[in-house]
Amino acid sequence: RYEDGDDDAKQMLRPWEVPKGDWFPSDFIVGAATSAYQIEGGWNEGGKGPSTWDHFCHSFPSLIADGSNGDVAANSYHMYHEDVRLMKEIGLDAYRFSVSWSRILPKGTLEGGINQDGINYYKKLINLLLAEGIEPFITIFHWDTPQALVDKYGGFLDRRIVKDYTDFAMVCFENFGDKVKNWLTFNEPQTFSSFSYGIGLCAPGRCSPGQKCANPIGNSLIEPYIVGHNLLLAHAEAVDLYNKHYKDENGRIGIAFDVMGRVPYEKSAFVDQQAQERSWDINLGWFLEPLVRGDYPFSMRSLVRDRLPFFTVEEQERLVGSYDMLGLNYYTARFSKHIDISPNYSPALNTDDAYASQETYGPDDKPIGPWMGNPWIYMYPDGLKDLLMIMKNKYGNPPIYITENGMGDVDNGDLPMEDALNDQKRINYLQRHIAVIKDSMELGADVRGYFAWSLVDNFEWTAGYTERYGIVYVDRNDGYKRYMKKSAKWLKEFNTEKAGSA
Ligand SMILES: OC[C@@H]1[C@@H](O)[C@H](O)[C@@H](O)c2nnnn21
Repeated sequence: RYEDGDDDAKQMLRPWEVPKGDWFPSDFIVGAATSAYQIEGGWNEGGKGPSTWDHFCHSFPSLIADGSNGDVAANSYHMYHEDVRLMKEIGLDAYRFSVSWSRILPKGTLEGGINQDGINYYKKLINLLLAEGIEPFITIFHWDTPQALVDKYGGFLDRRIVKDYTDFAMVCFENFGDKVKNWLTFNEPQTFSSFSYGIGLCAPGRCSPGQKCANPIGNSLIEPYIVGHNLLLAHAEAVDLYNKHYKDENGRIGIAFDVMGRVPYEKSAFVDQQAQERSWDINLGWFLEPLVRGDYPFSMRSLVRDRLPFFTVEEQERLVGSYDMLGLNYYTARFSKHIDISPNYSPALNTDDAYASQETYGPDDKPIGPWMGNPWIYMYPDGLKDLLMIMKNKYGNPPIYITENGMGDVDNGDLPMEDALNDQKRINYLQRHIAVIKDSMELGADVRGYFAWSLVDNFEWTAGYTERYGIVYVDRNDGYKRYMKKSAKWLKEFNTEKAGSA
């Protein structure tokens, strides 16, 4: 089998293929992205209430690769000044970060009280960003549901989350909306629904009895669809509120989707081409089609059937068009391989409903692209172009931001810092994806910006700190000091070229 694709992964672009900043319009946004639970720390400081991730890591340390948690994370709660200084040095135009719901509303509800210290933390960060000419992009929800709401009514499993989420969004709009003009309601609804309530890898870690997860008391074939439905209703409510009371001529709101490239396993096999379509539907269409046409993809309706909730006409009217722009988080791709509907096969997880297995290796036993070293990322930039063409040709060519793109270096305490700083693989990875974005824009895709994941090495969910995604290194053994990696230095060059462009 294909072992370590290190050489291929390090296969540099030829000099004339390396993207230059001035290939892009001067108003093309280049930024970096993070999320609250992964970088802030201060898990119980300044009045913050526990999130479902605090609870998950403290309760199930054995489910995190290194038994770690986000108690301190990258210590950005205390070091955000340093973060902003680095963004300035790298020449970033924007910074995408999320707001910790339970830092703002410790009990999860408005009635439970607003934590002014939490509001003040984000106001200081926002003011510092603007003072440095860096545009804040806020993700309102990046998986860290307040534990109080999970305890009270099961979090996103219950329709009551729609009101509580909309209240949280209102507090954010009310306090930050005068200065923050770019909003994303949710990060990766598909990953959140499937990983938290399907395979149960992510907090609160629910899955069907018999499956292996923290809380095998759920239903991996039903709960992801309930959660996804409530999330869509909450999205629509928050966008409606924003449009009615907070949006000005510069304000824009959208949502960030996780998307994977999909390639038919057997290129010429029409059943695998159909499997590719079903895979795009269950990955992207599941949450995008309700926003474009008011219902789930036909392939999901016909396969998931009575396990897929329905929208009322009013809900559909509120959902359709509930975005000014969309975020795409792109990392890798898979081969889609047809599975026949037959008595011998019954889906165990919601993602099985597409009747398409997601293969890393093709029929020639070669991977879909060079392995980048961490468990799931094989580099396939063309998958991003395919998706950008789908957005253009099938979904009305909305303004798009690549809201995440990056790769992780595995570090089980055995990655020397100098090796981590010399991240040639990451440079190669970022360059190839940025080059493909340029190609896609020339083919008519309306891409407005690109955010590298991530600004700094941070808490990588169940991988803990064993995967470093940052363009900036964090030395957790020495005061969480930050050091620009080679990739940050290349991005700085790239941004300098862009700044100079006409
Ligand atoms: O795994 C790396 C990153 C996570 O750290 C982000 O939180 C998440 O939005 C994501 N989606 N795809 N890849 N990622």
